Amino acid sequence: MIHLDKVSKVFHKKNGRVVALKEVTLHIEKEDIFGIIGSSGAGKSTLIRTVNLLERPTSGHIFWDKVDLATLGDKALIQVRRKIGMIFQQFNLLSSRTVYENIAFPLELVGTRTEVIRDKVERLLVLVDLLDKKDEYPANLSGGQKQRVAIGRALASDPEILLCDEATSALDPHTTRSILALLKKINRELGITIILITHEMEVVRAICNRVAVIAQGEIIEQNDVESLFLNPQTQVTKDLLNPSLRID
Ligand SMILES: Nc1ncnc2c1ncn2[C@@H]1O[C@H](COP(=O)(O)OP(=O)(O)OP(=O)(O)O)[C@@H](O)[C@H]1O
Repeated sequence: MIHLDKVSKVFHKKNGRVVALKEVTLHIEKEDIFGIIGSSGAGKSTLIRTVNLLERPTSGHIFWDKVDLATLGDKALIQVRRKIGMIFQQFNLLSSRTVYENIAFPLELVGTRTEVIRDKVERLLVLVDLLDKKDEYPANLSGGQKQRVAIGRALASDPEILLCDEATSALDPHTTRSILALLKKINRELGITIILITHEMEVVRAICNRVAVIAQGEIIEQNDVESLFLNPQTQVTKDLLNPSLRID
């Protein structure tokens, strides 16, 4: 479905250049829950942002069902982006809008009729289990509830792919479990392909079927999740599997 072919990204800074991605090649099948794991600075955010071209690669290609996204004009790219939802660690909700209004926002932007918006938002509120909070403002919600709003808003455009940028990293373990369960339900019931980045193996173990390990901008290992856990090939992966807070 999504194929990244030798994607590289170089940032130019005043004091030099940073190679954030080095010839990353990945293949993500429809309805995968594909995890990309790595430690801080490994290139995870840059990588996930190239999938919808929020970050343009310096070289390489991103294919969606054989269409090279980098060759699309602005109009076609907007259409493609509507099919790729995204959620973030910090939720990125609109603070002056209620839960209902946040979820309705992408539909309003494209001029959807009010009755259609009402039906759809009500359905999404049920899906993300927030019907009783629909008139609350984000400031009055817990982190988990905020992420549910963000998921509802991302689903409003009927995406085929959902990108999750450290979506549970700001949440406690119990809330993390409930958000991961919701993502799994969305994948199973709506057939949405999920690409998630994380620095936590437990997140990968909980919901992913495939995983790629990134270190210093390079994919150093990729496999189905069970095989990776049973037979890690690199020291980086072993360290991610056995995190230790010991200070020598
Ligand atoms: N806009 C930018 N300009 C310059 N350098 C950047 C930019 N964005 C990222 N980088 C650099 O690219 C490298 C990869 O960063 P990236 O944010 O993709 O890593 P990450 O794995 O998501 O890290 P973290 O988990 O800490 O968010 C880092 O060295 C970072 O400093």
